[in-house]
Amino acid sequence: MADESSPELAVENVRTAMNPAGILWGRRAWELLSLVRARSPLVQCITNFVSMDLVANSLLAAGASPAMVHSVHEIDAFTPRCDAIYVNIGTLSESWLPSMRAAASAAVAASRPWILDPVAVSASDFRMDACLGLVALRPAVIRGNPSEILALSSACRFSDSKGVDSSHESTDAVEAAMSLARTSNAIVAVSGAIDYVTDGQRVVGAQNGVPMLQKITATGCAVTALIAAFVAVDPSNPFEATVCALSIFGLAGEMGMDFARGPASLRISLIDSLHGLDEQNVASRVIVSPMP
Ligand SMILES: Nc1ncnc2c1ncn2[C@@H]1O[C@H](COP(=O)(O)OP(=O)(O)OP(=O)(O)O)[C@@H](O)[C@H]1O
Ligand SMILES: Cc1ncsc1CCO
Ligand SMILES: [Mg+2]
Repeated sequence: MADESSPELAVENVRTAMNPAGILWGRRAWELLSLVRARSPLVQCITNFVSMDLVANSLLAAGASPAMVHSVHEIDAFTPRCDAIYVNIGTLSESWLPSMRAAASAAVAASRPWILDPVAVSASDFRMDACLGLVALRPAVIRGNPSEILALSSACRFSDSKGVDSSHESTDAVEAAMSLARTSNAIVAVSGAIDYVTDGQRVVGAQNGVPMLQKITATGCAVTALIAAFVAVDPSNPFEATVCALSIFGLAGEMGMDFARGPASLRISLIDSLHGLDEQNVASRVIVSPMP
């Protein structure tokens, strides 16, 4: 969605991308992506079956090191060695929930950030209860689509979500995200045409992205994994890391779109673009706007 065709526009983008604290988001995003590439943070992923391939390949393309380690018997030995832990309840089952809880607890005990994706949280009481239990284990970041954040925020058991896809716009969920951030003490991100990120006080909107990302299953799961990689390299600034990861993923989507004929080819060119992002594109094309 960003236009970098003229130098004047690029300068304007940098200007609008500056938040009240004076952060140049394009520069910050490049800094964090460079850190991910240099340090290759190890990210344990307990994620759904649908998303495993895209999550692992997105992390690798960004420079991180994914590990799909699920067994409850491996948590004690493995989780404390990871730089961040990603928990996604997309294909939740009774046998996986103990692993998720154990990994979240082990992460907190080892002072490692863990990140939650509450996929289809309102689909059943089982999912909602599991998710509320996980939120109580203090994730650093929660990223969901608008329907998921609305449902989780109000802990409403009968939302009108259609399942794993959202039936709301991200703007509808900003208040709910702020409320969830305050009650959970997590950074909360709502994806959509604009990805909103809040710590309960501040809200910014990450504008990069293309609508066709919604037509590829598990792009939401993949961007949450990318958030985990970014928080891993800057754990004391999860708000900034979340904004930058969403921006980088959206920008990779925009650049991938130049080579895509539909969702299937975008899935490929998205990963290629994530791998090939350079400083010039990141610094000039990332657009983040503060919410008044
Ligand atoms: N209308 C849109 N325009 C541009 N980008 C969008 C739009 N809607 C979603 N996106 C982007 O698509 C990606 C996935 O977001 P989405 O809200 O579809 O997640 P999700 O529903 O959790 O996906 P999934 O469950 O399939 O993983 C994010 O990077 C988001 O920024
Ligand atoms: C389609 C689907 N069903 C459970 S998880 C998942 C991937 C997108 O969240
Ligand atoms: Mg999702």
